[in-house]
Amino acid sequence: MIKVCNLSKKIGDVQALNNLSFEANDGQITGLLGPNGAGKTTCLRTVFGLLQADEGHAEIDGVDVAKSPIQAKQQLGLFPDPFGLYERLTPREYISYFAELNGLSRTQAKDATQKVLTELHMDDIADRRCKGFSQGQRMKTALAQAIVHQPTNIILDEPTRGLDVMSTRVLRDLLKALKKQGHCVLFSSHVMQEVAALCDQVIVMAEGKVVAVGSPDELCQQTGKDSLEDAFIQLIGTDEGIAA
Ligand SMILES: Nc1ncnc2c1ncn2[C@@H]1O[C@H](COP(=O)(O)OP(=O)(O)OP(=O)(O)O)[C@@H](O)[C@H]1O
Repeated sequence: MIKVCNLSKKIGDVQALNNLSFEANDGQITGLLGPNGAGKTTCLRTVFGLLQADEGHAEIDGVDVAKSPIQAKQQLGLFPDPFGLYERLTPREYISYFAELNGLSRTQAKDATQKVLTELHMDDIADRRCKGFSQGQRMKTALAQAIVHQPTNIILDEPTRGLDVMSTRVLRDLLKALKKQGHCVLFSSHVMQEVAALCDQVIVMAEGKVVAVGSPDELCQQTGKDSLEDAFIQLIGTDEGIAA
């Protein structure tokens, strides 16, 4: 479970987060939906401990990220930018390297890597260097790295950005599988279709604040609109920075 409590963060002159609070539960996919500049990336970076909040705090399974970062991050996987893989490594090498960084012994890392390679149907590419990989192959490698140590919680910042339709579908299926296994999945997006298709709970953000919370259907009901896109525009008051 990921809990964000009254987070505020000023970057330069911009109030990127403004008293932001929400919870993302286990066994659910939670979407952070907001226009460009709403504060989604700043929020996720703060939850991961890469940025320090001015006020408020974030908890992973009840552990304060700022106070006990190592303990908190043991139960957290971060889906990195799939375009920044170490190209000289094979997926097997890359994934087991991160497994060891996350505290697994060499033998545990080797076994955990084989397990995740099988789960994500990557055995055919497991021992090829990442250089030259397709977007989908990169994305699977990046996701495998994020989940190899079996964290309860997984954070993804705009995971489908730059992916083609097939890779997007693969990623969606993977996220649904993680949810089914009881993981807490939190991702940011400004792609309406993706959020409507995947999320149990949507946190609508604008200007660093929560504007509304609910399932896609509940947000439609709250606003009296037929589609999430119309509901969102009503809540935000503009359609700037939103992708259908
Ligand atoms: N390093 C930085 N320097 C200056 N301003 C920043 C920096 N990082 C974030 N900001 C500002 O903080 C606000 C929130 O940015 P953030 O990247 O969190 O938004 P976002 O919701 O992820 O946007 P997008 O959908 O465009 O990626 C924006 O106004 C942004 O310009």
